[in-house]
Amino acid sequence: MILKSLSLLNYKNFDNRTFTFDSKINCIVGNNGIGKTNILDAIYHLSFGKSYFNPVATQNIKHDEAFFVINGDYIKGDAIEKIVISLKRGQKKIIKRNGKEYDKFSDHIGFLPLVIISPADRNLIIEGSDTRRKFIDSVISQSDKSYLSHLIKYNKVLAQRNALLKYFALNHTFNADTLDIYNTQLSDYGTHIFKKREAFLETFIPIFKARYKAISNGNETVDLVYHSDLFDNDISSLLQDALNKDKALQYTSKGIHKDDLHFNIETHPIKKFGSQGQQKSFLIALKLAQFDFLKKQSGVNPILLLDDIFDKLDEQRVSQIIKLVDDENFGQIFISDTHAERTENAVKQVHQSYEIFRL
Ligand SMILES: Nc1ncnc2c1ncn2[C@@H]1O[C@H](COP(=O)(O)OP(=O)(O)OP(=O)(O)O)[C@@H](O)[C@H]1O
Repeated sequence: MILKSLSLLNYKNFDNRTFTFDSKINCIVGNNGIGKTNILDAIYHLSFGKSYFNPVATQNIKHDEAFFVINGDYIKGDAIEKIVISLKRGQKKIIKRNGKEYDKFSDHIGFLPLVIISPADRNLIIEGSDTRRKFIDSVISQSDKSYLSHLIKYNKVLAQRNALLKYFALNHTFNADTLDIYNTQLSDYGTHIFKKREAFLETFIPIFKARYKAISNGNETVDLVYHSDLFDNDISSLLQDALNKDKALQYTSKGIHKDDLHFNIETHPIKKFGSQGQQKSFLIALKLAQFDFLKKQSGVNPILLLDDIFDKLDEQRVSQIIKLVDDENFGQIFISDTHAERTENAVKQVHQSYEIFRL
């Protein structure tokens, strides 16, 4: 799958700009704040229908403008796919594929597989479990539609159950039958999600470890450990046992929305015991493993976005990463960097075609 060209209209700091890309490596270089990341974000937007960096949709419209349009022309297999995303202030976002509007955004997810590696990934290490769950969910969802639909349903029922618990507390009342309906639904959807997460991680963890080993030259041992209350008990019993607590808290304290993924280096949390370079290598390995997994599932080479990844890495690790991507296993790659020379030297080592865009 190749992104042939990208046109931006009023997207972040761009007013009207078109890029025609190389089918292998595209380097976007320029000073801080010039818009390198914004270009990668527009490409991300075309795959996921939203920005990777700014969740407030209207803030992606250029200041003082009324709308943005992102237009991407892809070659996928033998077909040409034209994806257009537009947003007008005060209206809902529209995604069109070859002129036809999607009814549901979720129908588009997974159609253009993509992996982004960016400094913002640090949130996966430093923030709470929610960020790591979203990571797992987004990887599985890109290749498994039923997972995404179960997740959407689970979250909807969870919100309803929480609202009901609040209602009980406010009105000093309780109705076990209504709560039971939600418990059954949470149990059905949640068990499905847990089993999918478990199976996914069983495949994913060895790929991740192999990727880390390659980047670090085998110098360190890392691990991902899946934590879920569902390993010890089924959701129905968990909900039953936590009933009094949930009534007091006025929200649901047990379930797959509490799962977490622990990131370890030499069996210790990488958040506390990993150097900056080790943390960065960890995140790159995680994302490259995501790439491998998606490729295996979809049979398509995902687009790889490398946003400012060379900072904080020693030369050996940079060259290991370049070697890794200099391989037929990878498809189209977009790299952003402030150092034009560093990028050019790195991509020169690669036996692939490349284009450098100087902003
Ligand atoms: N809605 C918007 N309207 C206008 N400009 C915007 C909008 N959102 C972001 N920007 C501008 O985009 C610029 C940041 O672009 P971007 O993050 O792509 O920079 P970069 O080239 O990747 O920089 P760095 O090298 O520092 O990472 C900033 O100048 C910011 O003000």
